Amino acid sequence: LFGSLWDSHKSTSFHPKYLKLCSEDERRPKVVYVPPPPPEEESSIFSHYATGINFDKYDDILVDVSGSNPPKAIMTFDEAGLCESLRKNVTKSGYVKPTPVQKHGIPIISAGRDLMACAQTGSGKTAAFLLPILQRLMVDGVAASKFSEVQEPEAIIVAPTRELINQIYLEARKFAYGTCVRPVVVYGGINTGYTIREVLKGCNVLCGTPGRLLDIIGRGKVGLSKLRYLVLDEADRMLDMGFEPDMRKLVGSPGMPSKEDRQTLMFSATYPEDIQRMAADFLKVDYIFLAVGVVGGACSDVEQTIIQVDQYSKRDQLLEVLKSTGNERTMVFVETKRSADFIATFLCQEKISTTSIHGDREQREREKALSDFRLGQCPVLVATSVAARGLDIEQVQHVVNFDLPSSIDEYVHRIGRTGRCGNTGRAVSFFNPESDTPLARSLVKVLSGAQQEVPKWLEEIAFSAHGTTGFNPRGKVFASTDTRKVWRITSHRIYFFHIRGGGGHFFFFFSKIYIYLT
Ligand SMILES: Nc1ncnc2c1ncn2[C@@H]1O[C@H](COP(=O)(O)OP(=O)(O)OP(=O)(O)O)[C@@H](O)[C@H]1O
Repeated sequence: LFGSLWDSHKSTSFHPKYLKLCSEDERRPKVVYVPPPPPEEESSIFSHYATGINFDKYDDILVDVSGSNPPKAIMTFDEAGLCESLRKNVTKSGYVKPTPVQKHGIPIISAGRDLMACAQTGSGKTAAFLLPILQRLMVDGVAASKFSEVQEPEAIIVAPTRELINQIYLEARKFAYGTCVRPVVVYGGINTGYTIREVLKGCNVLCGTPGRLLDIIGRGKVGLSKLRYLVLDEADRMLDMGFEPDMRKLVGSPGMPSKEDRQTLMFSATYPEDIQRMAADFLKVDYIFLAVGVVGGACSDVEQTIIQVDQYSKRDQLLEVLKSTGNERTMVFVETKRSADFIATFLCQEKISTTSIHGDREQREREKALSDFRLGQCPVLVATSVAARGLDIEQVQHVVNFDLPSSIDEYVHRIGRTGRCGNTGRAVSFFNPESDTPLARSLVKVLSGAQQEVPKWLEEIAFSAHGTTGFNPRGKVFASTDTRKVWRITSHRIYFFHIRGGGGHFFFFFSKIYIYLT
């Protein structure tokens, strides 16, 4: 590990002298990495983990569907009217009954409506958009044109990280197995020529990270005239400051159907209100907002513990935690790439089999790290936020926030790497009052929202004058509902009373106001 980390630091692309002399394109060394082909055996394609003891509890979660004339939810996959091959693939994937986001999301998408959907981490959002899209493409009998120099996909799916988009692609490939629909994935860090060759083999569902997607479209290898579906997974991240310009470029690309002429679908576990409002620019006016549980709430299957620490005791605390987790798979989140290397090296020195993933590692190293972790060869993965969202890895029993993130949404996504699909998990977070006080209030809210014990000391920090002034700079913690909803005064009554007595007249009045969220 140390060797490869050192190699990546020596890379000339980061040498200041080199940076000065070269233009933007020349500066980037040519990427030659070609990922190994995904497994072809049916048993690997359909391998899955079991749903957990709390899977049936999903049915008790409150669901809020808003927007005009929402289609009725389905209760079973049979009601989804999936064609035979897709239904077979759903069964082979181990899916017996749909989760709430699937029960509501599938009919909404099948009815052709735009959708902004919010549901807790690990609750099956991926299949909620993939199944209805694949169903429509299968019914229409699309076939990718192998020999065309420009591919015209019917669906584009975007996600913020390479590993996540690859995972979504593998899910699409699994559900489309044995059918005429061909999904393809494009992402940064792999050889562009290879990517283009894969696309030109035929492409109906194009999964990509924004940069590589725009690159392939810009090179004229992908046309958009047949596009029917645009999906933004981790939509709040795709529309925040980092990716918003790319998303606007994507929807403004030549040939991109207008929002009236395509179906746009957004999925996430978190939706800050400002992002929700901006997301409406990409959606038809009558889009449906689907909220399963509290928007931005943490998964209640994750037992959350917050430990108060100071910066210098964190490493000892981490060793303590890892002693108790033994060989169980644990993700340790840190704030910077440097500390990811540092902590991973420290744990290796302590004889704990550890690997790491972050944005400065080469793609080959990132994929190897994830694979070693998935296979249990390295039961500890030290990661930056690059691994916070969407990754679905079997048997991750623990998440440790060695450094807490600055945003509560990021916290919710990180701890959601465990406790997935009805399984239980544990998350331990090191809270350093010197740096983490601004997060205290929203942390208290997330803990109580997920029925977790809130430490007294955290409550005190959260509600002390200092804690209040340093409150999450984003302002709002939860968008509890669809931002289109407004409080309306629907009726207003005033009652007058007149009492005579005590040698005088007394007049009283009180008013009754009815306020509804509509
Ligand atoms: N109906 C179902 N029955 C059984 N397993 C399911 C079902 N739906 C999804 N799963 C499985 O649950 C796991 C989590 O699903 P998925 O990754 O889609 O969650 P998510 O809601 O997108 O999570 P995140 O917010 O972290 O991205 C996956 O392994 C998936 O195959």
